[in-house]
Amino acid sequence: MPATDVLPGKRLSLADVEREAATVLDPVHADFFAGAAGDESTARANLAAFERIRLRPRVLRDVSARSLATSLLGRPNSMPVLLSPTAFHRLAHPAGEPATARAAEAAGVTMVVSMAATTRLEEVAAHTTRPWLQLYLQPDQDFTRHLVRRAGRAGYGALVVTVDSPVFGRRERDHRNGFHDLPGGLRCENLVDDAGVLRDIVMDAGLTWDAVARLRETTDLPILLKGVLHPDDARLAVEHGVDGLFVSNHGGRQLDGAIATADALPGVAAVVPQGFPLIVDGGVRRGIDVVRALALGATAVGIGRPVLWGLAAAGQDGVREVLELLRTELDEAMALCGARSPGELGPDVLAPHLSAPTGGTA
Ligand SMILES: Cc1cc2nc3c(=O)[nH]c(=O)nc-3n(C[C@H](O)[C@H](O)[C@H](O)COP(=O)(O)O)c2cc1C
Ligand SMILES: CCCCCCC(=O)C(=O)O
Repeated sequence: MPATDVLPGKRLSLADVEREAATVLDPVHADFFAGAAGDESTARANLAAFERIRLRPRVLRDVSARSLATSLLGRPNSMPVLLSPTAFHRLAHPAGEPATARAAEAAGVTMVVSMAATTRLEEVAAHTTRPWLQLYLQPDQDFTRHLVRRAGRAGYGALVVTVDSPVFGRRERDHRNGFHDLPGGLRCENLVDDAGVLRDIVMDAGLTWDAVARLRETTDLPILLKGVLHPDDARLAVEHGVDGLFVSNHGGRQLDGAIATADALPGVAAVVPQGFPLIVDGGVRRGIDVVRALALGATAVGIGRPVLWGLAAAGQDGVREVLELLRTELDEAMALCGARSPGELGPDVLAPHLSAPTGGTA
């Protein structure tokens, strides 16, 4: 057996970090992070769908020199993994979003900052060179425009518009726990308007593609839509000049019963142009999940809950640890599949019945 640096008690996987986080988090907050909508069947399906995909590795391909480096919207990233937006990082750790941003920066990956961050977006951007900002488009279009302007001024590289939330998912754990408000001192800092008034984030059930068209006219920043699962919506997004998509079901927190993201990905990949940025999130927990996602047509994956586990367990170092665990696993998995770079992973490494995109209703 090769020598390892594995020490007793050392965290070896994201599951270990999850267990560690559970020992330090307030159980109500742990439920908010872990929870999903309804019976939480989609959250489970995300994990199961990745696990179901069998790989068919290639051999004797000289994989002695490997690189995980990739590019997202023209910016180099050290690996095809990014931090999906998650709310309330100061609930996981007092150092909050700035700690997450520093870990993302040290790891060389993009952080998508949630509109519901507990730190002002300008302060988060001071800690990372690759921030993107997630937005829920607000019925008050002036306020959305105000946030977009702030993002541009603060150096954000893209806007990630979440479109899977015409209403807020019903998360029963939070209802049972009576978790409706942030504890003292914490608030959604980006929702404080110029007059110093704290607004609510409104889930706007009235949104249509017109809102995407309007946003497109408002800003030169790249726009990605987050929460697209249907190939027809992917086609519409491309027609509306969108620059990329997150194939996402919000970690199962919105529509319980929604298709698992690994199952939705091939259908979306089949209808977007070659090279169109396609990020998949939901249930990515292992380096082999990244391999599976890339082989199914993703450009990169996003991780949500694992970042919060890392943050809760050990602040900035914990987030870094999550990213480095994934990096190590991905590097090994790529080598074992016979690939030297993310670009070499294609349908070829999937077991035959999964290699052809199904195309959904396309
Ligand atoms: C606690 C929590 C908060 C989240 N907050 C946001 C958010 O503010 N905006 C958003 O678009 N998605 C949000 N998401 C969804 C994530 O961006 C992502 O889609 C999901 O977590 C991916 O699944 P995973 O947790 O299995 O990796 C949140 C998810 C969790 C678990
Ligand atoms: C009213 C606060 C909205 C926070 C949204 C966070 C989120 O998307 C989640 O899944 O939770």
